[in-house]
Amino acid sequence: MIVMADKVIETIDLVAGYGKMVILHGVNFYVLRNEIVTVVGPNGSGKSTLLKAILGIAKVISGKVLYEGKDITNERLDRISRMGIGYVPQTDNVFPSLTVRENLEMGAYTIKDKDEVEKRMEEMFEIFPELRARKDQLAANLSGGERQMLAMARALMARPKALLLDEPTAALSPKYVDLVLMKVKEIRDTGVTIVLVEQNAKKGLEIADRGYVLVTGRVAYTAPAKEILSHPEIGKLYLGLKGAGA
Ligand SMILES: Nc1ncnc2c1ncn2[C@@H]1O[C@H](COP(=O)(O)OP(=O)(O)OP(=O)(O)O)[C@@H](O)[C@H]1O
Repeated sequence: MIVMADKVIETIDLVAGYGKMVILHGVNFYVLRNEIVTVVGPNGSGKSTLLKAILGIAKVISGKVLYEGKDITNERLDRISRMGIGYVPQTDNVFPSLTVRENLEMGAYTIKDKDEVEKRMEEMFEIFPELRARKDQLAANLSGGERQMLAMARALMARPKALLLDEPTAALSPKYVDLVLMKVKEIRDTGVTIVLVEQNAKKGLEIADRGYVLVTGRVAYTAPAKEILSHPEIGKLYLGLKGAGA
């Protein structure tokens, strides 16, 4: 049997922004099932807006967002998440006044079966043993890296097919940057399709299959991640990389 690589999420000529302000100027993007696709580019180039436009948070002015071939353009966030797209925003992604356990329960609030919630929580503790050790602590008392892991675990409690991550390594110490990105790979290995927005272009692309370089709301370059990393000009021009393969 030939298994065709199918597009889980696709944007076609996507023009999107906030109110009258246009941020994305015709973005064509896709992620195949079980890929990690990393979106990089300078500050303000529209990386977060691309995620938000997919999720119905930023306004799509023209063009389309497809999920498993269905048109979800400007659909409501809660509907989109029920369809199977999980999202971890850059900030405010956990409830600080709730414990780790309670945060995870919140991620599965649509599941009424308590045993099922426990089962999923156990799966999360297997991927994130760091959280098991802190399950009764308040999220407010976690380190930045642990908080990002909790945010990812919370999103995964809903068993999304695709997970959109907005700069999960921002403001983390180097040790946690590597750990969080390793977890992203592990999550993909459980069968989840990943779209990763990363400031840390080199590390973000190193775990990716393909990458997109967004510049002023347009796709400046897209290629297998390895090619972007070794491109003689792209890295230097847009990503703060020192030279080919740096
Ligand atoms: N809610 C909003 N309302 C109005 N403008 C916004 C909003 N969110 C972002 N913008 C603007 O959209 C542009 C693109 O922002 P976006 O966050 O998508 O970029 P980014 O590539 O993710 O950048 P960064 O790496 O700095 O997060 C910026 O000029 C920003 O000021």
